[in-house]
Amino acid sequence: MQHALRLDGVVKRFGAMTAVDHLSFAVTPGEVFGFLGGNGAGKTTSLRMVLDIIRPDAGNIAVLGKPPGREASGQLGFLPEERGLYRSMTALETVVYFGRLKGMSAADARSRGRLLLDRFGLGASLRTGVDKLSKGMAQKVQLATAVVNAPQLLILDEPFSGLDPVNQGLLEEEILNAAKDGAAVVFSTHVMQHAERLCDRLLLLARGAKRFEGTQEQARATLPARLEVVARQSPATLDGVQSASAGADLGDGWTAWDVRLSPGHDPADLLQQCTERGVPLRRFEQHRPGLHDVFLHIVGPAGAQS
Ligand SMILES: Nc1ncnc2c1ncn2[C@@H]1O[C@H](COP(=O)(O)OP(=O)(O)OP(=O)(O)O)[C@@H](O)[C@H]1O
Repeated sequence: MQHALRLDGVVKRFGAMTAVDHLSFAVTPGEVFGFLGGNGAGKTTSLRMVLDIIRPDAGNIAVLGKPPGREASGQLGFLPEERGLYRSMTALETVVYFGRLKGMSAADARSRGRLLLDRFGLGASLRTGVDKLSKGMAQKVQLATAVVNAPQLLILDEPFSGLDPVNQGLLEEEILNAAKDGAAVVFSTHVMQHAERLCDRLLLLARGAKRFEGTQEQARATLPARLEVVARQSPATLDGVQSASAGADLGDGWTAWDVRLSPGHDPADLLQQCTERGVPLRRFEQHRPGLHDVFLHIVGPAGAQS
């Protein structure tokens, strides 16, 4: 399958600073791809190269099989990190204007614009000047401009910032709808909960370099497993246990243990050992790490800050 977006060994330097460091990844149609990293990790710089706003110093970028630039722009949708609209236009005029830029007919852009603004709860504000809209409303107009052409590749830079929870939910729905319709969606964020709910695959960037790429399950598997075990004896001597620290004394000889397995060891093997050795258990519960834990494990607090 042809990739909707492909970067190969992309480098971008600003003076002595390498903002993007030999970055390679590919996104397929229908996929929601999380582009994650802390402040200053290089997310915006990477996306700007994809959009041909700036040029890489080395490496290659293919956008819908073409070099970044005008050729692919009709099938591309983009929500930039810095929001900004022409303040003298109305909400609908704005969306129509962007649709026309993408090569749509005025009639198509208008009907699609109405539909989108209606869906975003702005049906009553079609003719309101953008300068009279609240920040969040203006942001939804901008989202409509990004998807007006039903793009095959939708790129959203920090799309959730500035939106209230209801509108964050609306945006999540829009992202999933676009992917269901076959678009590849790439969104950058440093908020892991959004990534957790949306991403088929994700990439973790730190100081311009890729630190991880894969599914959420693969990301979680980079962390050693952690379990809560209620037993009468310490699980520390079982194979694969890296540490077992005693928690609450639950009476009658039972103790809650916080158990960490050595990397690569599976909780199922530990459970089997307990059964084979006749170790009585009252609870055996795996702690499912969040992407936030994964992020800190792979990137570290220092990397997150850059
Ligand atoms: N035009 C520029 N000139 C010089 N340095 C730049 C320029 N643009 C970005 N940088 C630097 O490149 C690095 C990466 O910045 P970038 O904006 O890509 O990060 P980011 O991951 O999008 O961060 P954030 O989440 O804070 O927006 C930063 O150290 C930034 O200061």
